[in-house]
Amino acid sequence: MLDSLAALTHHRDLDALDHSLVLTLAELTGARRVTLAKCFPEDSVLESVVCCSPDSRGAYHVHPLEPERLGAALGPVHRCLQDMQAQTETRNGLHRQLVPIVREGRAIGALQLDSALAPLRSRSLIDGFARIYANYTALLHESEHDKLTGLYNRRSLERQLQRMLQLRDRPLRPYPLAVPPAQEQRAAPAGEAAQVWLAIVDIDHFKHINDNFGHVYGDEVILLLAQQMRACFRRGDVLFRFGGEEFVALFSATDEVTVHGVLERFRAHVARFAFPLVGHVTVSIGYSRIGVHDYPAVALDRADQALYFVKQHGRDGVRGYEELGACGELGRGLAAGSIDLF
Ligand SMILES: Nc1nc2c(ncn2[C@@H]2O[C@H](COP(=O)(O)OP(=O)(O)OP(=O)(O)O)[C@@H](O)[C@H]2O)c(=O)[nH]1
Repeated sequence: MLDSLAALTHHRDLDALDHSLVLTLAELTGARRVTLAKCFPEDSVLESVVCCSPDSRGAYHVHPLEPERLGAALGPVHRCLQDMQAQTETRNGLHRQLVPIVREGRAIGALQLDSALAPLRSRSLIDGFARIYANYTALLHESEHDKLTGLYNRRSLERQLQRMLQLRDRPLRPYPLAVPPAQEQRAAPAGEAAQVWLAIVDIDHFKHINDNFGHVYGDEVILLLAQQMRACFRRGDVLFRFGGEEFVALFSATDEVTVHGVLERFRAHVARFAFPLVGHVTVSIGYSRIGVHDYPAVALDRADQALYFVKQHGRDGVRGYEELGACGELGRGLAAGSIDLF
């Protein structure tokens, strides 16, 4: 058991941790199936499901599943998340136990164990593992997120980028929940490959905001901007505060017109937004496509060149590295960009 715990908490990568959790529990209990369902804490919508079950020779295998495709099969998980209560039921000789995973008073997921054995010993195991998982992921979460905004910090960029590039070849599907109409346009027809894009968002003349209103209001602008980013980007897009008044978004889209539209909509939204006391604030945005072999620093540098172009041409705008290159605008009087790459 101690070996299992040591192996589990060795992981620094959440996906590997999730796999290890269901596999460990399945092996310790001899279950027919162990499932970990994770949700977005703000609204309990399922984010990912991973399941471990034995093959015909009894060897356990872990499979990620897509929550959207599971439909009614996830009914008990949703009830467990909603009630934040453990549940047990027995049907056709199969015992099912469901335990919520609770962090800071919110359900972040649920562990489900289906077993032919009565849930006497396994109950305390599943409870204990759910608590250890909640505590350990809280530590991982803290090390990967910016304290002020709750967005990812720059240390997480490489890992999040790898994750997105791995998902890149999967066709985009609409989210299971209603999303604002302008966001739906990024759902591509089945089979159309998505590309990953990186955008740097930089608040314009932020120094004036600090100088005129003080750092507390400066921080408030950063916090509100992060909230507006969350509201304008899709759930699966990955948002970072890169430090200071600089933010990064990683997202998938099939073509540059869509990317420009998404970023332009965000820019316009910020320009309309009334920040308390400070009033209106604008942002400049530079973006670039990320190839599967590109290092994060290369993608950042390209987006930063586009951002620099916007800063040099009036701010409050959106430009892409590729389109600037295509119209021969890049390199014309461009100095190195502002972002620290390392
Ligand atoms: N309130 C607050 N200010 C910060 C934070 N981090 C950096 N800053 C300030 O952000 C300001 C950034 O200034 P500049 O890099 O000159 O950029 P700018 O004034 O936005 O000008 P442009 O980007 O050219 O439009 C500096 O005054 C920093 O001190 C933070 O966490 N909170």
